[in-house]
Amino acid sequence: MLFAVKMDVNIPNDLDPELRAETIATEKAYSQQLQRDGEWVHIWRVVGQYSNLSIFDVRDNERLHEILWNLPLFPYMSVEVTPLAQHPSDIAAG
Ligand SMILES: O=C(O)CC1=CCC(=O)O1
Repeated sequence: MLFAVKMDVNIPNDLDPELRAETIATEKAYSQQLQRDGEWVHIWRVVGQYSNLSIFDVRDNERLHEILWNLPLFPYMSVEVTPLAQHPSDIAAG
């Protein structure tokens, strides 16, 4: 199942700088492992925003929820999930 997910990050300015750096590094490792596993298919920076637009390919809604819930930055994010279906005009879909 394919989903587009927009993540808007809002880390409080008063968060301890070491915790901030550690959380961002853990987030990167977590994301890159899921990319290697094939579940996090794309991640794009949204120009001019501390946001990303990502594509996930996961077995079901519960798996996507688990992935998002466990994001190290989840407490500092707002997340918008859009389920995707094939478009009839997509030439790649045949
Ligand atoms: O910087 C972001 O957009 C938040 C984020 C998600 C995965 C990652 O590595 O950073």
